Amino acid sequence: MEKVNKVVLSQVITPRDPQSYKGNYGKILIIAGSTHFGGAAILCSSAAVHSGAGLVTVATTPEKFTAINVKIPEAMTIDYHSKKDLQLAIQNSNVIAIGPGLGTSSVAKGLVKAVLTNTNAEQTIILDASALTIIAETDLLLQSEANLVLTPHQGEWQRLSQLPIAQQTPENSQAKLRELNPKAILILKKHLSEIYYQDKILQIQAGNPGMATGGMGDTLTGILAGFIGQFGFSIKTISSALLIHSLIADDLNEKNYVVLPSKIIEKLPKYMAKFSQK
Ligand SMILES: NC(=O)C1=CN([C@@H]2O[C@H](COP(=O)(O)OP(=O)(O)OC[C@H]3O[C@@H](n4cnc5c(N)ncnc54)[C@H](O)[C@@H]3O)[C@@H](O)[C@H]2O)[C@@H](O)CC1
Ligand SMILES: Nc1ncnc2c1ncn2[C@@H]1O[C@H](COP(=O)(O)OP(=O)(O)O)[C@@H](O)[C@H]1O
Ligand SMILES: [Mg+2]
Repeated sequence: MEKVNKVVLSQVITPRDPQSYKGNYGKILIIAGSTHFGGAAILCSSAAVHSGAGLVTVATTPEKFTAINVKIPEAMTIDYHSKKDLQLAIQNSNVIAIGPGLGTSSVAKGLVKAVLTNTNAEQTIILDASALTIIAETDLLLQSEANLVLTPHQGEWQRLSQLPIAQQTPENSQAKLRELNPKAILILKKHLSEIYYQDKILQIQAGNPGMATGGMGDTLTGILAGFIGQFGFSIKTISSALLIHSLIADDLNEKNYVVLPSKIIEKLPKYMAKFSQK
């Protein structure tokens, strides 16, 4: 298992071209939130905006529009019940993150299917939370022309892989990923999270139990979307997103018993500036 260390951050987070504009830094679609889980959509989209995404659109239920507009005025909103709006938003995005707080309603199932089937090889889909549960519990196949990134915690990975947590060894998880979709990237979230891709396994050398707070994974998904949108789809980009999430958390944990996802989000722009200068 290779260890991911800080060197990767300055390789990925490079200074911006003076001539660049928002169109160079990714069009991100976040399909998230439902009546009881508005916070997940807010944390995910706020993390994408703070990690430098050029344009962020949140597809959600209209009852959450006001909350999202107030908390993250940089983000746009569309109604995920509108097939036409959703189709257009999927076509116009480089990165689509789906699942945080989405729930497992029939509407949510239709959204996961629409994303998997209406994307192409130039796009990346990040499947998190409810999207993973939906795939585990329905006959939807984990297949798409787009790049796929899966971000389960161990409970979600158990549902998807049928591997009980005690049997989630690197060898078993790797074998299950090959069965599910050998081209997908698996981020197995835990203490010292692991990244599985092709025949390699990487391990993040940061993170702490202060991170065991609701919304921490929703935040990671937003950072992943923002990073892939602006730095491109690569294993280094993905490793950097995971590492910066946990490094900021470790810094906060020195003086804070509990690490709040919103505090990590706040610190992203400063941390990115720090690593882009090294
Ligand atoms: N503020 C919000 O709106 C929040 C919304 N959330 C959403 O709530 C929905 C349900 O997600 P949850 O993950 O809470 O619930 P899930 O039911 O999907 O997963 C929790 C289950 O997995 C088991 N488990 C095993 N290992 C685990 C691990 N390492 N971490 C977490 N659970 C583990 C637990 O014992 C439990 O049975 C998702 O859509 C999620 O995005 C959560 O992210 C919490 C915050
Ligand atoms: N004990 C721990 N050590 C390190 N990281 C942790 C620990 N507990 C949680 N995390 C991290 O917090 C995040 C939790 O993700 P997840 O369970 O999906 O949160 P949520 O769905 O509530 O947003 C993951 O990135 C995980 O690695
Ligand atoms: Mg989660």
